Amino acid sequence: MASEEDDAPVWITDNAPFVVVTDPLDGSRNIDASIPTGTIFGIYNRLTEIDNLPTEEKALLNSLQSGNRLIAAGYVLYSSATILCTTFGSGAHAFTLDHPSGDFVLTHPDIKIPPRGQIYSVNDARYFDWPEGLRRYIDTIRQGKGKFPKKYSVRYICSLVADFHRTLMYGGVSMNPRDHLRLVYEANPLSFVAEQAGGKGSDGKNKILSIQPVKLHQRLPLF
Ligand SMILES: O=P(O)(O)OC[C@H]1O[C@](O)(COP(=O)(O)O)[C@@H](O)[C@@H]1O
Repeated sequence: MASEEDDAPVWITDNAPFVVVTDPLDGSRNIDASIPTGTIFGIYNRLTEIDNLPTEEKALLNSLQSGNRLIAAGYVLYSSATILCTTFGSGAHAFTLDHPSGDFVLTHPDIKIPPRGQIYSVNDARYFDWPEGLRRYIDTIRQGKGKFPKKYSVRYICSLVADFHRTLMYGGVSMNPRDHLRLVYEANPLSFVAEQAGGKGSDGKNKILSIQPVKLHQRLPLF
């Protein structure tokens, strides 16, 4: 298991079938203001072909699998409702916590991102750090001068799971164009969910799920 909060992965036990990568509490800087936070996770099969390597080495290599090999991924959003959204590779499905029973009830089966949204989500304060093409794109959609003739609105909570979940529900585009979010713990699991809901995950140039991680805490732009 590898956690965004730890420097190195932990080898829990031999012969367990799965590898878990997780950002246990994203958006934690928002907690004192009661802004939504989330947990992100991805699950891989253990690479049995490297079982004979030293523990540290096999723990690392198991955690550095590319997103294409994810067998499951998802997130939990802690907000006005507690939502667990998952994919096992056949659609994305969300469950809502029913507090009295403690059950997660299937409330959003087979989520499909609306093909057209009217929202873009980005930290606008960094506008002048963006590449020229991105500035032009955002300027175009917020003036309603793109293919879609309506003006886009901006929504940015600065809590990745919340911004992602809103994009899944309402459509549009959510992004962090700076090298900030983690490939292993954030970009890969969320891209797997996005793709299963009919969306895409990109670093601006490459498909996220095709990128081979080289470092556990590798950061990159995420669209
Ligand atoms: O400052 P920026 O570029 O808007 O980044 C905000 C993003 O960083 C995060 O806070 C994660 O950053 P940390 O992993 O450092 O907590 C996300 O929840 C949020 O989407």
